[in-house]
Amino acid sequence: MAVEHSDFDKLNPRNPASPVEPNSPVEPVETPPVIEVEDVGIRFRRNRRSRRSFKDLFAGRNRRIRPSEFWALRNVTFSVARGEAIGVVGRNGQGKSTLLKLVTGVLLPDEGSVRVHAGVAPLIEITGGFVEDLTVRDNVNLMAGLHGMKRDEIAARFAEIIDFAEIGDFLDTPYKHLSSGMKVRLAFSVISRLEEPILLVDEVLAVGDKAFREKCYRRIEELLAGGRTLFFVSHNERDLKRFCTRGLYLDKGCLELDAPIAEVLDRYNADYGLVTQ
Ligand SMILES: Nc1ncnc2c1ncn2[C@@H]1O[C@H](COP(=O)(O)OP(=O)(O)OP(=O)(O)O)[C@@H](O)[C@H]1O
Repeated sequence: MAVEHSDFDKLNPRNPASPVEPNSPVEPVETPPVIEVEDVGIRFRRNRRSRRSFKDLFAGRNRRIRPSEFWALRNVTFSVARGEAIGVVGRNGQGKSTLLKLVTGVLLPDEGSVRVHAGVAPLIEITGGFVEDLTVRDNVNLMAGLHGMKRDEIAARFAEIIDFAEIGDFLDTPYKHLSSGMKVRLAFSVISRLEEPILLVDEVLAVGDKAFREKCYRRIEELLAGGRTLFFVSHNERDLKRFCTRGLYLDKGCLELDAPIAEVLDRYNADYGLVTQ
């Protein structure tokens, strides 16, 4: 069957409805990466009182590390395609949260580069981005506005955000007076309503109660079905397997393994046996 050239542009070789012969070889579709992390390194000071000098700032990658500093991540390279769901695993203090903060742009690497080609909705710290003295109402408006939602869009979604968080009685309460579980409800509710294509979820959901956590997880599944890209940090094997297809295993600041999630969990279990069932 002859196909007009213009029609070829619309054909998706993965779509069974496309007029491709059943046994014809199908070229895999290469989608451009949405996140590119290249040879990234970031170092921190163990002792906050030791100061960084101007010389340190401009010394670049050949500078020797000071005795008070350590590499929280080093030589980390990977890229992520749109729509991938990635679980980040590793023991405490191995650089998982730091990696998420690099992707959000909250932290900048000392070496290498992090390129993110789409907006990020981060759920990485309970209080991240919320202002302690502002009310729940004002915080919702502020957070949604900061992520580019227009005033009428916020107004249209406001009730939905508050209903999901189940904190309708606390609209005029200062954020600092919410319980930690309520803060997580509010944060997840706002962040998961943003249109940003990349969603980052650190372990904060563990603070919520079981019923709310399940509600959040169903929402994450909806977002994944809609094509969002997910980074999910967890110590829970069942949750990692539920959402993620690919895993990144961080150990001692290095990317030890980048593989399908089942393989990553097997390796982590074999090394430490610490992931909960
Ligand atoms: N701003 C900072 N200043 C100094 N050290 C830091 C800073 N942020 C993180 N670190 C250190 O970097 C290392 C990695 O921390 P990170 O929070 O990324 O670990 P993690 O793998 O997320 O751990 P956990 O599972 O406990 O949440 C730790 O040793 C931590 O103390």
